[in-house]
Amino acid sequence: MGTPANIIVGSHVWVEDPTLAWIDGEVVSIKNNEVHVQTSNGKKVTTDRSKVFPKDMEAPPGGVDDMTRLSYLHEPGVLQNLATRYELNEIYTYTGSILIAVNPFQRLPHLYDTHMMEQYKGADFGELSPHVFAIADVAYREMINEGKNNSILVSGESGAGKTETTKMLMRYLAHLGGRSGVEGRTVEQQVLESNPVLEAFGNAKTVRNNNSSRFGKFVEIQFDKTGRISGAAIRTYLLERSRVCQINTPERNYHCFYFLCAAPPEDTQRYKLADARSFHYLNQSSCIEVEGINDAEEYLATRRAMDIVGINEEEQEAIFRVVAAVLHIGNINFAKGKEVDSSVIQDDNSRFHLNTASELLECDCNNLEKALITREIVTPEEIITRTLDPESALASRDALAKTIYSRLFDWIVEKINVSIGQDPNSKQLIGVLDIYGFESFKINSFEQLCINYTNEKLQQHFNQHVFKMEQEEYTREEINWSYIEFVDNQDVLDLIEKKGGLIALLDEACMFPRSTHETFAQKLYTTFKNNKRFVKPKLSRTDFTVVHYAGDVTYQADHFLDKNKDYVVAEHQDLLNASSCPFVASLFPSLPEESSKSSKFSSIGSRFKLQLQSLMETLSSTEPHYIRCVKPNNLLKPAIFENTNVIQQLRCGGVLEAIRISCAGYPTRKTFYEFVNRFGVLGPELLEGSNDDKIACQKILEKMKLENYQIGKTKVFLRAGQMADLDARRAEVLGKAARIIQRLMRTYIARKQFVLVRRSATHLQSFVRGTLVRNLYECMRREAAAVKIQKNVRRHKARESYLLLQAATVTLQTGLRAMSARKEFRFRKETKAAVHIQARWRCHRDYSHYKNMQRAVLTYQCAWRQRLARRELRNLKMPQEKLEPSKRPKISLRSALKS
Ligand SMILES: Nc1ncnc2c1ncn2[C@@H]1O[C@H](COP(=O)(O)OP(=O)(O)OP(=O)(O)O)[C@@H](O)[C@H]1O
Repeated sequence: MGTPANIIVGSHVWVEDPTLAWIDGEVVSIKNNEVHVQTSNGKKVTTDRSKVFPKDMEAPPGGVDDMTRLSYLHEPGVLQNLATRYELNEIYTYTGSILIAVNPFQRLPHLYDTHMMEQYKGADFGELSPHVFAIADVAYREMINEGKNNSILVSGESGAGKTETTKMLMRYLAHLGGRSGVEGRTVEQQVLESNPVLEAFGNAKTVRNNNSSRFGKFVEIQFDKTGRISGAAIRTYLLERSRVCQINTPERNYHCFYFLCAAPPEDTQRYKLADARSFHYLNQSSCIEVEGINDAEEYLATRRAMDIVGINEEEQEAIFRVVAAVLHIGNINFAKGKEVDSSVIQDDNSRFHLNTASELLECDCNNLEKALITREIVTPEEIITRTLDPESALASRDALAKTIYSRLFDWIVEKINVSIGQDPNSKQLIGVLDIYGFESFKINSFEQLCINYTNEKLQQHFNQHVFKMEQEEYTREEINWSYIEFVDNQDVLDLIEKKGGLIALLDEACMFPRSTHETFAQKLYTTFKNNKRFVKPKLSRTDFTVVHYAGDVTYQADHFLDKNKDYVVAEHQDLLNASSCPFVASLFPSLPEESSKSSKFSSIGSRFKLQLQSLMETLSSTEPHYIRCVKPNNLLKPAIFENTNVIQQLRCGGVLEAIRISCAGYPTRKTFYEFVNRFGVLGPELLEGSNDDKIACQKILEKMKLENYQIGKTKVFLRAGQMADLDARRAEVLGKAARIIQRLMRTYIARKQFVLVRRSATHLQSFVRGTLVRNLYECMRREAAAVKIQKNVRRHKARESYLLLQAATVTLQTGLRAMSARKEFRFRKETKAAVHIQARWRCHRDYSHYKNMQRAVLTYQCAWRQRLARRELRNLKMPQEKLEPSKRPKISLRSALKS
């Protein structure tokens, strides 16, 4: 894809990586054609120049809505854009008009609500973010405005989200073309409700998807003149019949079997059903329950949906009776019979299931048994009955189960179609195709060949459409496009479908009784030995490889013959046609006379080829829109984007082919404004004096001496590699400018740094000096203070010792003087004291004498006076004694003394 770009040392590029598919890095050296790249994960890679792709360093961080706007339209660019957007939960991206939908594996309800539908209603394509609604809206508008039929083709591998996308499309179309406020079963409701019914009978859990559609589907939604839905038709393709009888862990059989086993007891009892694990067709796999699917609830929901699509109660009853009968048939086992190559019903249990199956199918039990263990061979002379050995009887049993189930599925589809009804007056329709994507497994069988054949057909249609769209853009822009090459896959289609092709040879082998898969394979080897799309693998006798557009697929021819034969064993046909249940009988209508009693061969391959042809005719008459669903990982988990996985799907889905077609022409297209904006630096002088971007573009391109580019009406169209060329020159100019800016910047920074350092040094010096001087001054100050203190202390000490000495001297003098004074004073004092003592003693002696004299006088006076008193008393007493005693006055000595 693309031509080797102009890569120089320092270019940012993408190189291949075994784990990440692509990794970005920087070119460190280039020698001839060898490029050495330092990758972003630290590795050094050496690769060829042609395997290196330029990386757009100016890509928006959130990616671009439309990948045709990528400056470099190549595989790694596309991958990185999708991964970046997926990380931001932007699951939709355009590549031109193709929508790429990456499965989010998580519910994003805000993306699909009514508000969102309203926003997209009538909005211009590209105005809003990419969305399935935008695609449906474009289809609807084109249909209404231009009266064209439209189709939307949804493809992708199993689990990529096709069915979910289809449902969204149908919901949006029902929203646009629905009748508001209409009660009851409207056509759009029936169309929508057909999904759960078809899913119950045609979907199953597989390794790759818990709700995998095992059939292809094309829904035609018809609209009346006013744009309202007026009818619909559903066409289904190639239901996987083998699943009814054979499944492996961790897969499941069709959902309806499990739904029915989990039905309310009254229903299960009516159909004599037990736990799903007791049925051979279900218990071959250990997976019975699926996370997120409640079988009991789904049973009721399926019944409700059946009501809405118009399957009445009686028909529902019959449908589930047939489903239950298939389960019982699967439990019929056989043992060897008495005769050679014969078989009998193995045991009572098998007989119980045989009886129950015949009861449910309302057919004769003995005839059922006979149909399983015998075959009638019609010869011109007679009808010969042949017995079957147990192994053949089992094969017969499984063939019966598969036939019943596939007829039932077809009946349901037909019933839905009849019930919804077709509008004979409708001239406008939108078809939605939900079909299996390209498959390549370890073991690929007939189904994979049919699926891949379908994809080849669709791929051709897609390529032609993309090619047409490209041409239209060139025409619109009025540019010359005559030399664009277009890769066609017609040769693969010829190999498969042409007269004498794979399908024709298979039919031939099926019709020839002695053919085996080995003879069939040998026939293929000889017929296609020179076909470059056909390869015979070494050491293989039955495998063959087809070189498909999406890669080589090796098919194992082992079961091709059996799988291609689409006939109902005559005994089975007769048995069920004779059923007393009208529903069962209607599944096996009577065959025309000549084909009865013979197992007429009809080829599934050829029938499928015709179906496809009819589908392609329908699609060719419509305006197609493409949605490519991508499964980002095989873990079915959100937020995991596996590059290699996605690249493979983009390859298979033709997205890369579409890009390749683009690259074959002019992969890079930029509006004049964008171009001038990006490459104006290549000639700034050219932009002066003119405001016309177109002229500026022309001048720039001329200056750059590019060739083969085209200037359209609004855009510049560049050939692959030219963008990288221009970018490299732009990088050179920008590099030079960057170097000048860097130089000036470095000078400025260095100068600024120097001035800063110098100023800092001065500051530091002044600070240090100041500190030193301050320290010195402090020392001096302290020294002076010390001297002063010393002086004062010394003076203080000297004074103290002087005072002490002085005091001692005075004390000594005082003492001495006192001593001499005392000596002198003592002599005088002693004389004076003797006189004094003498005086005192004499005074005392005289005073004592006086006192004694005074006391003697008093004593004498007292004694005297007492004598006088007594005498007087005696004188007084004598007159009183003459008085009466009572009148006598009391006279004491005291009073006498007183008186
Ligand atoms: N837009 C979506 N939003 C949320 N989940 C989605 C979306 N698309 C797909 N899924 C999830 O992925 C699962 C698989 O999707 P879907 O059944 O549509 O795949 P498919 O391509 O139809 O597979 P198959 O071919 O096997 O039928 C869904 O069951 C759902 O869980």
